[in-house]
Amino acid sequence: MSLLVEGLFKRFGDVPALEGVSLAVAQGEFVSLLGRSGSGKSTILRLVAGFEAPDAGRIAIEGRDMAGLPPQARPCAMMFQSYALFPHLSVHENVAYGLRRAGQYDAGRVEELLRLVGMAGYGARRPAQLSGGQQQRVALARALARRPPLLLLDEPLAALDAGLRAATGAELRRLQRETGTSFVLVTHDQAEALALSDRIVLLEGGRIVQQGPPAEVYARPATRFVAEFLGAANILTEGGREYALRPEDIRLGGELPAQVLSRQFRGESWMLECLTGDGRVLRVSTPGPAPMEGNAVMLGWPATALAPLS
Ligand SMILES: Nc1ncnc2c1ncn2[C@@H]1O[C@H](COP(=O)(O)OP(=O)(O)OP(=O)(O)O)[C@@H](O)[C@H]1O
Repeated sequence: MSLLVEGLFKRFGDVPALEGVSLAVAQGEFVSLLGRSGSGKSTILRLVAGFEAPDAGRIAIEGRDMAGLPPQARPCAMMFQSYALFPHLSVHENVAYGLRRAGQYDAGRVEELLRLVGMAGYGARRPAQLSGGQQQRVALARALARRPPLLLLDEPLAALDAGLRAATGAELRRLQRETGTSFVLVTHDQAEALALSDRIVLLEGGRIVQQGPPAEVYARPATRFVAEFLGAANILTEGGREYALRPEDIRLGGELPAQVLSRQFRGESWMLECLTGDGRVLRVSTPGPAPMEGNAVMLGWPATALAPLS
């Protein structure tokens, strides 16, 4: 096991940031911590990295208890949202920094890392001469330099625009596979977490509300919070129970009459808001052609599309 976290509690003054978080990350696994702002994601990373001490609980990396160990003594690296490259050092020297400090400098290793992140040939540049995405990749090379078995990434893609985010995300995933490093990535972007991770961990108010492989959690959200957070789920109440129903699981051409209230073009699909005959508003995703606002439609869904919520 690369990382084992048990019963982690942390307060900041009156604010409970973590209220009993337990989590395991296998070797070579890519896990995303997902949740709203303030749910405790970054606090978990900071405790694992050793920048703060937990009030209670245990953290072990590769089977070793981390209690009392300073950040530099822990077998993990952390990559922050602001990639914080040294502005006065070249790209090569930025990547070499940790290796030099550890007395492990090797120019060939630095060049290999720059190749790995697609930055071969940029070694002599200063950070200011790079785009945001390129700086990001240099920061990643720097974090991987000492071959940490565990890499902690706090919103590493947040500063990038949509196109670059997707491309860099795919690169992260490739790098993670190639190096066999365990990744724990913090994000509040559900699409990113679903696309990149082996497993997602959903946090709400300092507690884990659900975890599992992305497709499983998406298809079977345990709570209303998870259903709404992972996509624009409809919540239906039938026979006193609540169910989540994904917009893409509703088809046009069923038995329930409805009227289109609004439609939005999403590129690969349309999102409709429909008012049903029994007074519910349902979100419906359709590849198109989409009916016009005001049109009458018939809606339907298979019974298996209803995911019961607890
Ligand atoms: N150093 C601190 N001092 C006081 N309160 C803090 C401190 N760090 C975090 N908190 C509080 O602890 C809670 C969890 O914060 P945390 O940064 O872990 O959330 P997060 O899920 O990472 O949010 P974000 O997505 O905004 O980074 C929040 O209520 C936050 O205000």
